Amino acid sequence: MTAEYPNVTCIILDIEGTVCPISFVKNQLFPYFLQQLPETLAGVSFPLNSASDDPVVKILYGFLADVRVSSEVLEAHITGLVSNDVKDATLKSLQGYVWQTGYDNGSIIAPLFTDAVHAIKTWTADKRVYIYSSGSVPAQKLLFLHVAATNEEGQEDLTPYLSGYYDITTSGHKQEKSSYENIIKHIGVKGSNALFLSDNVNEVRAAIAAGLRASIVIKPGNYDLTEEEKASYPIVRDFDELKL
Ligand SMILES: CSCCC(=O)C(=O)COP(=O)(O)O
Ligand SMILES: [Mg+2]
Repeated sequence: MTAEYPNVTCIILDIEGTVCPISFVKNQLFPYFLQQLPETLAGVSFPLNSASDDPVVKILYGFLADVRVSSEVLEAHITGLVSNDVKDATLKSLQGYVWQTGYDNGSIIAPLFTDAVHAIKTWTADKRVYIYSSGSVPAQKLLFLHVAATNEEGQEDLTPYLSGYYDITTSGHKQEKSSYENIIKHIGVKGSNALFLSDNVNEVRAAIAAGLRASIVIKPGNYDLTEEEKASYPIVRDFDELKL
């Protein structure tokens, strides 16, 4: 099925597997976080002080009491969450905090798909583009602030093109219909005028159930879809194919 969306006024984009390769997240972002984790926890005293102003302590308080008893127990818990790609709000907040240093010192630059960068710039001439990712809103902003330039050395800032950011704390988990209802209500748009793009079929299904238009994005390195899934939903391989 090709994808034509003449009435769409806003586009809501997933990140991993949609605007950037899964390998960037799995082979760069997550390893950077795990590498910095022991040092991040080493700066914290256990038991945690609930009155602390330390930004790391404030985030760590989001974990359940039985895993924040010591640096060792907490590190093992967090490592397990990352290994299993658990979309845990406290983990996502901590990852955003740790990635900030990597983006600031140039260790991390986000390699967005060239067609995604082009599309975001083109669409925003007359439409609004939003992000909805399991990564925290601060982590999303960092990523779009530090995008690898597509036709020259260095990096560029795509945040001026984006109208808003949503994550699991603002809107709910990505496989739930209610999350998409929350987002379109917040944007102030009818579902039929909003297009959600994601590599994850369960997210696309939830968005359609909420009344949005939605397409599955197929990019190199994404997880395979079944033939039935490919036949059941609109597919986008190149953002320039989309008729908006
Ligand atoms: C700033 S996104 C970092 C990647 C991440 O943590 C993640 O969970 C990606 O999930 P998505 O919903 O974008 O597939
Ligand atoms: Mg994704």
